[in-house]
Amino acid sequence: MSTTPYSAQHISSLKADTPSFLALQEHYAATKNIPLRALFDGDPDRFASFTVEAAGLFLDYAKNTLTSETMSLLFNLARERHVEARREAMFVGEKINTTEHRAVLHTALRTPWPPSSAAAALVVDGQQVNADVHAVLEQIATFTESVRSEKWRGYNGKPITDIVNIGIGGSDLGPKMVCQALRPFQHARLTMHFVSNVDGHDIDAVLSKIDPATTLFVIASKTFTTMETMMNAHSARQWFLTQAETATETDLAHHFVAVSTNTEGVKAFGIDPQNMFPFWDWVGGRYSVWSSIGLSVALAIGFERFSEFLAGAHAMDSHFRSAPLEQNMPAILALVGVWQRNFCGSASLSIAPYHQDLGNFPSYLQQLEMESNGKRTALDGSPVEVNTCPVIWGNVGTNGQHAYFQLLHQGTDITPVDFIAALAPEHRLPGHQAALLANCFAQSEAFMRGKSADEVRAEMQTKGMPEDQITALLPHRTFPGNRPSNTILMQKLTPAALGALIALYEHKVFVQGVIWGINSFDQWGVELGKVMATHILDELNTNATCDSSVGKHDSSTNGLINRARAVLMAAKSDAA
Ligand SMILES: O=P(O)(O)OC[C@H]1O[C@H](O)[C@H](O)[C@@H](O)[C@@H]1O
Repeated sequence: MSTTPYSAQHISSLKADTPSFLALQEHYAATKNIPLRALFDGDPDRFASFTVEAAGLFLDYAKNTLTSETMSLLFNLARERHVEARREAMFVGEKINTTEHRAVLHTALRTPWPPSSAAAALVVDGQQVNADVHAVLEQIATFTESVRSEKWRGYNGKPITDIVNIGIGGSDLGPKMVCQALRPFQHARLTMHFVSNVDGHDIDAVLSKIDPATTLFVIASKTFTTMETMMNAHSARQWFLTQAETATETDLAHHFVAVSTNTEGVKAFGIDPQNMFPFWDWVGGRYSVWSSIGLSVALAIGFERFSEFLAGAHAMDSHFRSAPLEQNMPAILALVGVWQRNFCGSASLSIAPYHQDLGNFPSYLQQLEMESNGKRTALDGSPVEVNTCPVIWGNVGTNGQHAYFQLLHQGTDITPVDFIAALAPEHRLPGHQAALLANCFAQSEAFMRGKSADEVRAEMQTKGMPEDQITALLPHRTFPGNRPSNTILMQKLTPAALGALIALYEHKVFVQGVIWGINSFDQWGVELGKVMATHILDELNTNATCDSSVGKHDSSTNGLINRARAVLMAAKSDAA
């Protein structure tokens, strides 16, 4: 086992008394009153100094309250936390996910085949990683091509028209977000549906609009044990057998395929392993859209486009792995985030894609960032001593402007924003794109500049407003400004650009996890509620009298269970 300073067992939390942290704190205290406007006024080259380009993406981080000294102190911090060594440890397949004893190799899912040299080929625990990845990609290519070309047909000979991806968490958010984002590239005959929630209303809404004879269900679950997915998959199976005229159990093979690491589970469900697309335990759920979990994406956009998506991510991987920190886009995005979170005190980060097709990107990032870095224990088991992941939230622009941007402009918290936009649209409607981009750029400028009391007063005076009204309205119409943002631009939202964008955030999350000293690749925090739900489910389903069967909870949980059980039991006896 490695005993280098970056081996996980020796990694404690980032501490507030380390020299680089103290230097940044002092720097913050000395510079916090310098307005962003002044930083721009004092440096005509600010845009050139605080922008970086990589893998077809352009990042402008000039509208953050930072200077080149801030960045240099942040790079010191990154080096003190061994970001470069840890980065290499991830790429070469060291078991950096120490609590689950696993390597973290989503980057291998997008490595071009064949590897550039024998030395570049990855072997982990005896597994030829690149060769296995390639074999599954071939399987995906063959299958998706046969569905798209109508070779693969339903049990009574009709071509597939609807794909229903049943999965949750990483087995849903990735494929759903990517299919929506790449909507213009989608096969005209295929309609994509996503079912995730254990709430029956979710699957009910989808089943009510599809024909079993022309539907393909993709059951996507890394573990093939997740309660929501298993329940939805069984309901879909039952629905198929009752709704598809003349269909028998053997016909299920035309309509159900599985994506999983659990062959036994897939077999037990009744899916032939021939119709299973495997992946491996070194792919984390929230990093899995590049694996066979992306099957729905490949069905929608075709294997060639799916390969472009992988290639875009690989371009970002190559940049991240080799560029010095000072020119490294994911490292910079991460460090700006650390500055906002740990020094400027921001508790949340708002994601504002100015692209309708990126509507699911904020929810995708919620899992990627918050499930990865929402942790309070360092790799060595000690408590984390600084704040970790901020709350991630957001919605598409311009819609957000007419809802919560009020708070972003004038609320009591300062919330940084990541603006994301494509310069050229896929549509040909005149006027819309310029209007969209104008709003995007105006918002970041408004956050940065604000509007001073003097400017507001002068404007109202020009309009001839009486002095007493001006005095009354002045504080309400003043904008403090000094509100930070990043802007990420791409030429067009192509498969490659989207691949690079997702990989950018994956590596940002990685760098932040390394700096904070946490394991970004486990998720123990989701276990407790899951286990408790299985106990309560048993209690809701029993006939025993309320008080005796559900007496082990607090009075609130007990009361809620009793109220629900009365309704569930009544519904059961009505149905009997
Ligand atoms: O793919 P599955 O095994 O069904 O897991 C689905 C999801 O459920 C879990 O609760 C994890 O928190 C997620 O990281 C995972 O993506």
